[in-house]
Amino acid sequence: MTTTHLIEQIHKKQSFLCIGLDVDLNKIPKHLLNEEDPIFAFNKAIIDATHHLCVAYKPNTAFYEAYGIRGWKALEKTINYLNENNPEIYTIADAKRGDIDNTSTMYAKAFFEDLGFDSVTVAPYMGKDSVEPFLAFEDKHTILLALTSNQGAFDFQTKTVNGVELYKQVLETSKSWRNSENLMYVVGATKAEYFADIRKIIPDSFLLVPGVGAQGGNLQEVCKFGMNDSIGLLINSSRGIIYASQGDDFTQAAASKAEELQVQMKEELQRYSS
Ligand SMILES: O=C(O)c1cc(=O)[nH]c(=O)n1[C@@H]1O[C@H](COP(=O)(O)O)[C@@H](O)[C@H]1O
Repeated sequence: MTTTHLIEQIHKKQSFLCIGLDVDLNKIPKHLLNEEDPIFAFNKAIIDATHHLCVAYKPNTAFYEAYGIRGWKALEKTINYLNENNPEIYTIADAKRGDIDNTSTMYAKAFFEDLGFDSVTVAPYMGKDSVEPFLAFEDKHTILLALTSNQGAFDFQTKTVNGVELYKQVLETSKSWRNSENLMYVVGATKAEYFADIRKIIPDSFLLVPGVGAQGGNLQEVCKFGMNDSIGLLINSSRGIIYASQGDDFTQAAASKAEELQVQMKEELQRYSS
């Protein structure tokens, strides 16, 4: 999906919500465990109940890999279900990959060609030749980790090298990579005070912003400093939506949590368009 199409969907749905499909069999309603494929059954129910409120879904591959072959099959069924039934939805494989070039190419093929995701998250630590193989897929987006939501972000990302913070060097340097117009960046919602500086370096790029909900990030603060003329934000919540209830009402509870965020997003869109 192109960025133009994504922006159209944001305006149409008055939402820049991304729902994280981080499925943990210990947290889903017990009755689903009797299904042939409980992970897919859960995802299908969540997608059917929430797709009108969000523009993107982000399965984190860890939650599928943890269940071996049946997890990977459930991931494949989930992306196929989305692509067939909700082609207007933007899809993110949250896999945080990146390796030497020929290996990165195989990772890119796995998520873009075999599974058919619109984008994949990639770690920048191995540099240009580890990221460009993802960018070689010109009709896809590569979402580079810039400033992550966790405490460990301060271990390396905010450290200065030659007087400039490492995450700023990632942003600046990546702009010179081949097909860099297809880059998006991960910036944690818990780091709202950094968004103004980040926007000085990458004013136009889309940011994937996890960390509202369970991690305590603030949506309004992120919008204040992170929104640009094309909105430029995809704000993710996983646990806060999909585990809103573990009872029979789990789909209604998830939809109601998603709607709470969508209503706040609509207010922000109106505020910044006026
Ligand atoms: O790349 C990510 O999506 C990501 C980056 C980051 O800095 N922090 C972060 O929480 N994430 C992911 O975003 C999701 C957040 O989930 P919740 O905290 O449950 O909303 C998880 O899948 C994380 O792996």
